[in-house]
Amino acid sequence: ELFTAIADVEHLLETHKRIIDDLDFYIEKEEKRLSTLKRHLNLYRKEHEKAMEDIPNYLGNPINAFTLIKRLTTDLDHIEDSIKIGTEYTKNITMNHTDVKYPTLEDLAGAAQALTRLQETYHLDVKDLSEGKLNGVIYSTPMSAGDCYELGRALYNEKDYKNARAWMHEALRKYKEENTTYSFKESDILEYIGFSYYLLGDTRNALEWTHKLLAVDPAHPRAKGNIPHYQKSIAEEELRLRKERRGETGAEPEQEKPAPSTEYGQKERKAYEALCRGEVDVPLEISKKLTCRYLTENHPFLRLAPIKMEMMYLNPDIVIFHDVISDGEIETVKRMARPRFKRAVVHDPKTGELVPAHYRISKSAWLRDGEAETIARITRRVSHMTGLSMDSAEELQVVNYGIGGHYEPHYDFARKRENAFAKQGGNRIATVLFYMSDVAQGGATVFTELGLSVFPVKRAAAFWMNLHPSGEGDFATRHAACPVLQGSKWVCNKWLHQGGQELLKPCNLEYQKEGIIRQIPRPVPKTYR
Ligand SMILES: O=C(O)CCC(=O)C(=O)O
Ligand SMILES: [Fe+2]
Repeated sequence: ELFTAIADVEHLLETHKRIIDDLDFYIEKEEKRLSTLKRHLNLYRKEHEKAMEDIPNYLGNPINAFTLIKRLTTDLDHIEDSIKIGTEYTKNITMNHTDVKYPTLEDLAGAAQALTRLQETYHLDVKDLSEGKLNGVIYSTPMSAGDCYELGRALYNEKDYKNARAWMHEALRKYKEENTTYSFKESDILEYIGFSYYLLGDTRNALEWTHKLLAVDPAHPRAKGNIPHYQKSIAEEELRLRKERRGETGAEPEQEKPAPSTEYGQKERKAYEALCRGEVDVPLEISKKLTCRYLTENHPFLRLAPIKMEMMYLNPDIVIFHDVISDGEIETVKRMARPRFKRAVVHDPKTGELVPAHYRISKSAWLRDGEAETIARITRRVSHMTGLSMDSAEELQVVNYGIGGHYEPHYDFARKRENAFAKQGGNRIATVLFYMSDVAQGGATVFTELGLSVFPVKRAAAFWMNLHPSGEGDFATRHAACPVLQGSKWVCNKWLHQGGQELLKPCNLEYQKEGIIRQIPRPVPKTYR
């Protein structure tokens, strides 16, 4: 009955004003929401156009691959949330289509780890990378504060606090430069930085960054609680140091160091990375003896179609055969392998379950000779090239390396006697590795004991013997596949076993290997004709 007195109606103006304020507030929020959605839409559109211009080149770039996964995981969640709080009309729109594939948070973590692997192996600068530059050259779309933040978060969740911190610093720098609304705040970045310092054992910096966090968000609940804790542990540390200086304590340093990996392991890592960067030259006394020539001998067929052979190393001999797989064959092999691809897995010694192998990031499939004439033809060619029997050879293994894909140093032969002879045909006597793609940057096959990098050349194949004539494994053949920095790396390989080689390559008691192509004395100093 408000209308009965003007005085009461006056109260309605208050209500009226409230509605104006509410609506104004609501519209402002909606506009902000829509402008964020529009910004996402524009970015998705722009990146999609860029990708469609040259798909392999776009996806062959790990930063583009990472941000694509990010747009389809965490960004999409934010978009969906934003739509959910919209009107009834928009509520019916879903981003969850069942007929397309979505990456998972595991993919995001994998892409993040791949980026740091590349960063560490190739000595890439975080700031350069985030600016989309590689060695000073434009490489990809610059990363946004949100990209860097999500990358940092993914690394933090994987307990890689050092790299998480580096990317959060980048996120902070960009956050301050950009004028964008994100689902996270400056204080979130500061908290990640502070806590990463703490987890890395640098309490002083943890404290300093927590103070910065409090300056931005004085009511931050965790920051307030952490400060006295940090102060206490700094004071304790100081006391301990002072006592130590006065010689009062013979106590062990309290902080446990990470288990030191073996000296060999560290040295090998260094060699591996330098080789991946292409910084190591083969010693002059070997390189001066290396030749290129035509191989015509191993099989009568080669008289008609000689194979171009390039020696890469002597004793152990490592050779490259050029143009030994055609573009058509490559396409057939890829087409057959694709639907069967499986990720490389290992048995987790703790749980016994099959888990993805961290040392080998790739997908592979096996193709049998009987499946297609192309596969049988490739096997025959391997026999012509090597002069070896295919009787006990394994099926053709096809491998594709994904974002930052790699295979850490290993031997192709089995070291345990029971494993070497478990398989029919004995140990893996030789490896033939076909390169089915060029790789724009990275992705070399490197021999860590020899100091040799072989950069993939499409249609070529690398060949080496894994065993000494005595049948013992040759430890000099240790090798690895470097992370792919740009592009997609496709290889296929044939592993030849001892069985069937008895007359072609008789074993003897010698440890020293003879020339790889047994029938031919080497080296024949003849270059390409
Ligand atoms: O992909 C490469 O370059 C090497 C692969 C390799 O060593 C293997 O599959 O055993
Ligand atoms: Fe290998």
